[in-house]
Amino acid sequence: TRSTRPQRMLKAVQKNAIRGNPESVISAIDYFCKHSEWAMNVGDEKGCILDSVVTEVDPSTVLELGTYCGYSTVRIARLLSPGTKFITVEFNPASAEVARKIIAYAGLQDKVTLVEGASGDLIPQIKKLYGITTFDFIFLDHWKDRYLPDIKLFEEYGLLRKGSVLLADNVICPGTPEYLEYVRNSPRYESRYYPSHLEYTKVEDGLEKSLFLG
Ligand SMILES: Cc1ncnc2c1ncn2[C@@H]1O[C@H](/C=C/CNC(=O)c2cc(-c3ccc(F)cc3)cc(O)c2O)C[C@H]1O
Ligand SMILES: [Mg+2]
Repeated sequence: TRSTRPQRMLKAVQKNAIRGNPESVISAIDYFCKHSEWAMNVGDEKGCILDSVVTEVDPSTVLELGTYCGYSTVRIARLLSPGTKFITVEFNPASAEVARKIIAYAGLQDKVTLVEGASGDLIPQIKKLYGITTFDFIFLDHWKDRYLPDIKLFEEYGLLRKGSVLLADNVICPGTPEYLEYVRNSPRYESRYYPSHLEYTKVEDGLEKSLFLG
């Protein structure tokens, strides 16, 4: 049967990247998406903003929602200090399988715990399952209508602390209007928009960074 786009992306990584070299894995995926097939990775332009926020926060605990093929997982994991706890959540088994291989190809498998499942099921169990009390940094890049319910779960289960940083992809395209309205109007967050473009295109998009105030 025909391969899937994630499988073709993995092949491109295995063909064009250097094993154990995260930068080459990132470049190979960006090249594939620019010259072969568009895919919904955060991409190089928004990826640089992601890099700068991760570097600024220098988190000890990280959560990513929506692993997909592991592109942003590799971008984040390559910047983390040793001993950082990094959990990424993906509910599509085929995507998770490709992501595991791409993360391993980059040599970052020991820095990442990839959990297969739906974020709404996992978030209430994170403390019990992974011994994490709060997250310093959260990257939201899963179904756009899940951003708001999941941030409310973070609050309900006490997974945020004063200073926790949430970074949300696609707040313009495809758009996450309810989430934006919430973080921009809630007195518990200080939000800032980072203008950019939809990955590999000239279409407007951007990232919203929200600081939890406690
Ligand atoms: C609730 C939940 N739990 C765990 N994993 C979840 C989940 N919801 C999605 N996921 C997983 O994340 C991935 C999905 C992410 C959703 N991202 C998107 O739908 C998405 C879509 C576009 C886009 C923009 C313009 C266009 F014309 C077309 C597409 C761009 C992006 O950067 C995106 O992240 C894969 C999925 O299995
Ligand atoms: Mg995205």
